[in-house]
Amino acid sequence: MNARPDSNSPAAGSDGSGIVVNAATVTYRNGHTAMRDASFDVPAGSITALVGVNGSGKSTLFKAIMGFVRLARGSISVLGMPVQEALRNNVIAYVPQSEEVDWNFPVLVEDVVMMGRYGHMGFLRRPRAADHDAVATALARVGMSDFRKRQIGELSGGQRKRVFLARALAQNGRAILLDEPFTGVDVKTEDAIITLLRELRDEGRVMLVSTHDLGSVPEFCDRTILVKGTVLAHGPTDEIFTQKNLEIAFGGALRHFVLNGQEEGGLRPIGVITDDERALVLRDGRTARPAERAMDGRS
Ligand SMILES: Nc1ncnc2c1ncn2[C@@H]1O[C@H](COP(=O)(O)OP(=O)(O)OP(=O)(O)O)[C@@H](O)[C@H]1O
Repeated sequence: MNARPDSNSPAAGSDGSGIVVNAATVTYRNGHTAMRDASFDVPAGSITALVGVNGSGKSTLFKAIMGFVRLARGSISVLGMPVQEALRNNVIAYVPQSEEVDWNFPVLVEDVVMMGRYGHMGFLRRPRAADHDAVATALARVGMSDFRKRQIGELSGGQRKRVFLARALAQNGRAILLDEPFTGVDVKTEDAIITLLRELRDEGRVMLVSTHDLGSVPEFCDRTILVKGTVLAHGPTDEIFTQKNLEIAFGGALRHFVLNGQEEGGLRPIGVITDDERALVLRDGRTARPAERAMDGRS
Protein backbone atom coordinates (compact mmCIF):
# COMPACT_ATOMS: atom_id res chain seq x y z
CA MET A 1 0.00 0.00 0.00
CA ASN A 2 1.35 3.46 -0.86
CA ALA A 3 1.62 6.23 1.66
CA ARG A 4 -0.94 9.00 1.30
CA PRO A 5 0.76 11.61 -0.91
CA ASP A 6 1.24 15.22 0.04
CA SER A 7 -1.53 16.97 -1.89
CA ASN A 8 0.75 19.94 -2.64
CA SER A 9 3.41 17.86 -4.30
CA PRO A 10 3.22 16.83 -7.95
CA ALA A 11 5.35 13.75 -7.27
CA ALA A 12 4.65 10.43 -8.98
CA GLY A 13 3.49 7.23 -7.32
CA SER A 14 6.10 5.77 -5.00
CA ASP A 15 7.29 3.54 -7.85
CA GLY A 16 7.45 6.50 -10.29
CA SER A 17 4.30 5.38 -12.05
CA GLY A 18 1.71 7.71 -13.51
CA ILE A 19 -1.33 5.90 -14.91
CA VAL A 20 -1.23 2.11 -15.21
CA VAL A 21 -4.09 0.28 -16.94
CA ASN A 22 -3.91 -3.48 -16.76
CA ALA A 23 -6.17 -5.74 -18.89
CA ALA A 24 -9.13 -3.39 -18.39
CA THR A 25 -12.51 -4.29 -19.87
CA VAL A 26 -15.52 -1.94 -19.76
CA THR A 27 -19.00 -3.21 -20.58
CA TYR A 28 -21.84 -0.69 -20.55
CA ARG A 29 -25.22 -1.50 -19.03
CA ASN A 30 -26.69 -2.24 -22.46
CA GLY A 31 -24.16 -5.08 -22.79
CA HIS A 32 -21.84 -3.26 -25.22
CA THR A 33 -18.16 -3.86 -24.48
CA ALA A 34 -16.53 -0.57 -25.47
CA MET A 35 -13.02 -1.47 -24.26
CA ARG A 36 -11.62 -4.97 -24.05
CA ASP A 37 -8.46 -6.11 -22.31
CA ALA A 38 -6.75 -2.70 -22.54
CA SER A 39 -3.26 -2.38 -21.10
CA PHE A 40 -0.85 0.53 -21.09
CA ASP A 41 1.22 2.59 -18.75
CA VAL A 42 1.94 6.28 -18.80
CA PRO A 43 4.90 7.43 -16.73
CA ALA A 44 4.71 10.51 -14.53
CA GLY A 45 6.33 13.57 -16.08
CA SER A 46 5.01 12.81 -19.55
CA ILE A 47 2.35 13.86 -22.05
CA THR A 48 0.58 10.99 -23.77
CA ALA A 49 -1.83 11.17 -26.69
CA LEU A 50 -4.88 8.94 -26.82
CA VAL A 51 -5.70 8.50 -30.49
CA GLY A 52 -8.41 6.60 -32.34
CA VAL A 53 -11.48 6.96 -34.54
CA ASN A 54 -14.86 8.13 -33.23
CA GLY A 55 -16.30 5.41 -31.04
CA SER A 56 -12.95 3.65 -30.52
CA GLY A 57 -13.24 4.00 -26.73
CA LYS A 58 -11.19 7.07 -25.78
CA SER A 59 -13.92 8.61 -23.60
CA THR A 60 -14.67 5.18 -22.14
CA LEU A 61 -11.04 4.94 -21.01
CA PHE A 62 -11.26 8.42 -19.50
CA LYS A 63 -14.45 7.48 -17.67
CA ALA A 64 -12.78 4.36 -16.33
CA ILE A 65 -9.74 6.32 -15.11
CA MET A 66 -12.10 8.80 -13.42
CA GLY A 67 -14.12 6.04 -11.79
CA PHE A 68 -17.34 6.93 -13.66
CA VAL A 69 -17.67 3.42 -15.08
CA ARG A 70 -16.77 0.16 -13.40
CA LEU A 71 -14.34 -2.29 -14.88
CA ALA A 72 -15.77 -5.70 -15.72
CA ARG A 73 -12.20 -7.02 -15.52
CA GLY A 74 -8.71 -5.66 -14.98
CA SER A 75 -7.36 -2.81 -12.89
CA ILE A 76 -6.31 0.83 -13.09
CA SER A 77 -3.97 2.71 -10.81
CA VAL A 78 -3.13 6.39 -10.77
CA LEU A 79 0.12 7.50 -9.12
CA GLY A 80 0.34 4.09 -7.52
CA MET A 81 -3.20 4.25 -6.04
CA PRO A 82 -6.36 2.43 -7.11
CA VAL A 83 -8.76 4.86 -8.82
CA GLN A 84 -11.09 5.37 -5.83
CA GLU A 85 -8.18 6.21 -3.56
CA ALA A 86 -6.70 8.57 -6.18
CA LEU A 87 -10.07 10.33 -6.41
CA ARG A 88 -10.28 10.66 -2.63
CA ASN A 89 -6.80 12.18 -2.69
CA ASN A 90 -7.92 14.63 -5.36
CA VAL A 91 -5.09 13.82 -7.75
CA ILE A 92 -7.15 13.26 -10.94
CA ALA A 93 -8.23 16.41 -12.81
CA TYR A 94 -10.35 16.48 -15.94
CA VAL A 95 -10.61 19.07 -18.72
CA PRO A 96 -13.86 18.23 -20.53
CA GLN A 97 -14.86 18.43 -24.17
CA SER A 98 -16.79 21.62 -24.88
CA GLU A 99 -19.94 19.65 -25.72
CA GLU A 100 -20.07 18.26 -22.20
CA VAL A 101 -20.50 21.69 -20.59
CA ASP A 102 -23.75 23.65 -20.31
CA TRP A 103 -22.50 27.07 -21.39
CA ASN A 104 -25.86 28.71 -20.55
CA PHE A 105 -25.41 27.90 -16.86
CA PRO A 106 -24.91 31.28 -15.15
CA VAL A 107 -21.54 30.98 -13.48
CA LEU A 108 -18.51 33.26 -13.37
CA VAL A 109 -15.08 32.23 -14.62
CA GLU A 110 -13.60 32.47 -11.11
CA ASP A 111 -16.38 30.24 -9.74
CA VAL A 112 -15.60 27.54 -12.32
CA VAL A 113 -11.94 27.64 -11.33
CA MET A 114 -12.90 27.58 -7.62
CA MET A 115 -14.68 24.25 -8.28
CA GLY A 116 -11.19 22.80 -8.62
CA ARG A 117 -10.68 23.63 -4.93
CA TYR A 118 -13.80 21.81 -3.65
CA GLY A 119 -11.87 18.64 -2.86
CA HIS A 120 -9.48 20.71 -0.73
CA MET A 121 -12.26 22.40 1.27
CA GLY A 122 -14.30 21.29 4.24
CA PHE A 123 -17.90 20.08 4.22
CA LEU A 124 -19.36 23.60 3.87
CA ARG A 125 -17.13 24.43 0.92
CA ARG A 126 -16.21 27.82 2.31
CA PRO A 127 -13.14 29.09 0.40
CA ARG A 128 -10.18 30.22 2.47
CA ALA A 129 -7.34 32.56 1.52
CA ALA A 130 -5.31 29.62 0.14
CA ASP A 131 -8.22 28.69 -2.15
CA HIS A 132 -8.57 32.26 -3.47
CA ASP A 133 -4.80 32.38 -4.01
CA ALA A 134 -4.85 29.08 -5.92
CA VAL A 135 -7.65 30.39 -8.17
CA ALA A 136 -5.81 33.67 -8.86
CA THR A 137 -2.55 31.82 -9.60
CA ALA A 138 -4.27 29.35 -11.92
CA LEU A 139 -6.07 32.09 -13.84
CA ALA A 140 -2.83 34.04 -14.22
CA ARG A 141 -1.06 30.94 -15.46
CA VAL A 142 -3.52 30.48 -18.34
CA GLY A 143 -3.65 34.24 -19.05
CA MET A 144 -7.30 34.63 -18.01
CA SER A 145 -7.06 36.90 -14.94
CA ASP A 146 -8.84 39.77 -16.69
CA PHE A 147 -11.83 37.55 -17.40
CA ARG A 148 -12.44 36.30 -13.88
CA LYS A 149 -15.74 38.18 -13.45
CA ARG A 150 -17.11 37.16 -16.86
CA GLN A 151 -19.93 34.68 -17.30
CA ILE A 152 -18.47 31.47 -18.68
CA GLY A 153 -20.96 31.53 -21.58
CA GLU A 154 -19.55 34.89 -22.72
CA LEU A 155 -16.13 33.46 -23.60
CA SER A 156 -14.68 32.20 -26.88
CA GLY A 157 -13.95 28.49 -27.38
CA GLY A 158 -10.22 28.93 -26.66
CA GLN A 159 -10.89 31.03 -23.55
CA ARG A 160 -13.29 28.39 -22.23
CA LYS A 161 -10.63 25.69 -22.64
CA ARG A 162 -8.16 27.82 -20.71
CA VAL A 163 -10.65 28.30 -17.87
CA PHE A 164 -11.10 24.54 -17.50
CA LEU A 165 -7.34 24.10 -17.59
CA ALA A 166 -7.17 26.67 -14.79
CA ARG A 167 -9.69 24.59 -12.83
CA ALA A 168 -7.38 21.57 -13.16
CA LEU A 169 -4.43 23.72 -12.01
CA ALA A 170 -6.36 25.12 -9.03
CA GLN A 171 -7.15 21.54 -8.06
CA ASN A 172 -3.43 20.80 -8.28
CA GLY A 173 -4.35 17.68 -10.24
CA ARG A 174 -1.29 15.51 -10.71
CA ALA A 175 -2.89 13.28 -13.34
CA ILE A 176 -4.67 15.52 -15.83
CA LEU A 177 -7.00 14.09 -18.47
CA LEU A 178 -7.75 16.42 -21.38
CA ASP A 179 -10.56 15.57 -23.78
CA GLU A 180 -10.04 17.21 -27.18
CA PRO A 181 -8.25 20.31 -25.84
CA PHE A 182 -7.68 21.80 -29.31
CA THR A 183 -11.13 21.55 -30.85
CA GLY A 184 -12.38 25.01 -31.75
CA VAL A 185 -9.09 26.60 -30.69
CA ASP A 186 -6.93 28.84 -32.89
CA VAL A 187 -3.23 28.13 -33.48
CA LYS A 188 -2.06 30.80 -31.02
CA THR A 189 -4.17 29.40 -28.18
CA GLU A 190 -3.13 25.86 -29.14
CA ASP A 191 0.51 26.91 -28.82
CA ALA A 192 -0.21 28.52 -25.43
CA ILE A 193 -1.90 25.32 -24.21
CA ILE A 194 1.00 23.18 -25.47
CA THR A 195 3.52 25.43 -23.67
CA LEU A 196 1.53 25.08 -20.45
CA LEU A 197 1.27 21.29 -20.81
CA ARG A 198 5.04 21.09 -21.25
CA GLU A 199 5.54 23.09 -18.05
CA LEU A 200 3.15 20.79 -16.20
CA ARG A 201 5.05 17.78 -17.54
CA ASP A 202 8.31 19.26 -16.28
CA GLU A 203 6.69 19.57 -12.85
CA GLY A 204 6.29 15.79 -12.87
CA ARG A 205 2.57 15.63 -13.64
CA VAL A 206 1.11 13.07 -16.00
CA MET A 207 -1.16 14.15 -18.85
CA LEU A 208 -3.36 12.03 -21.05
CA VAL A 209 -4.72 13.93 -24.05
CA SER A 210 -7.49 12.60 -26.27
CA THR A 211 -7.12 14.23 -29.67
CA HIS A 212 -8.03 14.05 -33.34
CA ASP A 213 -5.38 16.67 -34.07
CA LEU A 214 -2.87 14.20 -35.50
CA GLY A 215 -0.46 16.87 -36.70
CA SER A 216 0.25 18.14 -33.21
CA VAL A 217 0.80 14.74 -31.58
CA PRO A 218 4.49 14.28 -32.58
CA GLU A 219 5.09 17.91 -31.65
CA PHE A 220 4.17 17.71 -27.98
CA CYS A 221 3.22 14.17 -26.96
CA ASP A 222 6.10 12.05 -25.67
CA ARG A 223 4.01 8.93 -25.93
CA THR A 224 1.02 7.69 -27.89
CA ILE A 225 -1.70 5.13 -27.23
CA LEU A 226 -3.64 3.92 -30.28
CA VAL A 227 -7.09 2.57 -29.46
CA LYS A 228 -9.78 0.71 -31.36
CA GLY A 229 -12.00 -1.13 -28.88
CA THR A 230 -8.75 -2.17 -27.19
CA VAL A 231 -5.21 -0.77 -27.02
CA LEU A 232 -3.59 -1.52 -30.38
CA ALA A 233 -0.19 -0.06 -29.54
CA HIS A 234 1.41 2.19 -26.95
CA GLY A 235 4.86 3.62 -26.36
CA PRO A 236 7.10 6.51 -27.43
CA THR A 237 5.42 8.58 -30.16
CA ASP A 238 8.36 8.14 -32.55
CA GLU A 239 7.85 4.38 -32.47
CA ILE A 240 4.07 4.26 -32.41
CA PHE A 241 3.04 7.09 -34.70
CA THR A 242 3.85 5.40 -37.98
CA GLN A 243 1.79 5.32 -41.13
CA LYS A 244 1.31 1.56 -40.79
CA ASN A 245 -0.02 1.81 -37.23
CA LEU A 246 -2.24 4.78 -38.05
CA GLU A 247 -3.75 2.90 -40.96
CA ILE A 248 -4.53 -0.02 -38.65
CA ALA A 249 -6.06 2.33 -36.05
CA PHE A 250 -8.06 4.41 -38.50
CA GLY A 251 -8.80 2.02 -41.35
CA GLY A 252 -10.58 3.97 -44.07
CA ALA A 253 -11.41 6.87 -41.77
CA LEU A 254 -8.24 8.82 -42.59
CA ARG A 255 -7.59 11.08 -45.52
CA HIS A 256 -4.18 10.26 -46.87
CA PHE A 257 -2.35 12.17 -49.58
CA VAL A 258 1.04 11.34 -51.06
CA LEU A 259 3.12 14.21 -52.39
CA ASN A 260 6.53 14.06 -54.02
CA GLY A 261 9.34 15.78 -52.14
CA GLN A 262 12.64 16.79 -53.69
CA GLU A 263 15.70 16.33 -51.54
CA GLU A 264 19.31 15.25 -51.75
CA GLY A 265 19.47 11.76 -53.20
CA GLY A 266 16.33 12.13 -55.30
CA LEU A 267 12.58 12.15 -54.84
CA ARG A 268 11.07 10.75 -51.67
CA PRO A 269 7.36 10.61 -51.14
CA ILE A 270 5.79 12.73 -48.42
CA GLY A 271 2.61 11.39 -46.86
CA VAL A 272 0.02 13.70 -45.38
CA ILE A 273 -2.51 12.06 -43.09
CA THR A 274 -5.51 13.78 -41.58
CA ASP A 275 -8.40 12.86 -39.34
CA ASP A 276 -9.93 16.22 -40.34
CA GLU A 277 -8.02 18.44 -37.96
CA ARG A 278 -4.36 19.45 -38.36
CA ALA A 279 -2.62 17.07 -40.75
CA LEU A 280 0.27 14.77 -39.87
CA VAL A 281 3.23 14.86 -42.26
CA LEU A 282 5.14 11.63 -42.81
CA ARG A 283 8.25 10.81 -44.78
CA ASP A 284 8.91 7.19 -45.66
CA GLY A 285 5.93 6.27 -43.49
CA ARG A 286 7.38 7.84 -40.33
CA THR A 287 6.78 11.07 -38.48
CA ALA A 288 8.47 14.01 -40.21
CA ARG A 289 11.24 16.01 -38.55
CA PRO A 290 10.30 19.49 -37.24
CA ALA A 291 11.69 21.26 -40.34
CA GLU A 292 9.49 19.08 -42.51
CA ARG A 293 6.49 19.86 -40.36
CA ALA A 294 6.89 23.49 -41.41
CA MET A 295 5.08 22.32 -44.55
CA ASP A 296 2.07 22.08 -42.30
CA GLY A 297 2.30 25.83 -41.69
CA ARG A 298 4.29 25.58 -38.47
CA SER A 299 7.87 25.06 -37.45
N1 LIG B 1 -23.20 4.95 -21.95
C1 LIG B 1 -22.99 4.11 -22.96
N2 LIG B 1 -23.75 2.99 -23.10
C2 LIG B 1 -23.53 2.14 -24.11
N3 LIG B 1 -22.60 2.29 -25.05
C3 LIG B 1 -21.82 3.39 -24.99
C4 LIG B 1 -21.98 4.36 -23.95
N4 LIG B 1 -21.07 5.35 -24.15
C5 LIG B 1 -20.37 5.02 -25.25
N5 LIG B 1 -20.83 3.85 -25.77
C6 LIG B 1 -20.31 3.14 -26.95
O1 LIG B 1 -18.98 2.72 -26.67
C7 LIG B 1 -18.14 2.90 -27.81
C8 LIG B 1 -16.97 3.79 -27.44
O2 LIG B 1 -17.46 5.10 -27.20
P1 LIG B 1 -16.53 6.27 -26.69
O3 LIG B 1 -17.42 7.44 -26.36
O4 LIG B 1 -15.64 5.77 -25.63
O5 LIG B 1 -15.67 6.59 -28.01
P2 LIG B 1 -14.63 7.78 -28.34
O6 LIG B 1 -13.40 7.11 -28.86
O7 LIG B 1 -14.48 8.67 -27.17
O8 LIG B 1 -15.36 8.53 -29.52
P3 LIG B 1 -15.27 10.08 -30.02
O9 LIG B 1 -13.99 10.23 -30.74
O10 LIG B 1 -16.45 10.14 -30.95
O11 LIG B 1 -15.44 10.97 -28.81
C9 LIG B 1 -19.03 3.45 -28.91
O12 LIG B 1 -19.44 2.36 -29.72
C10 LIG B 1 -20.20 4.05 -28.17
O13 LIG B 1 -21.38 3.98 -28.96
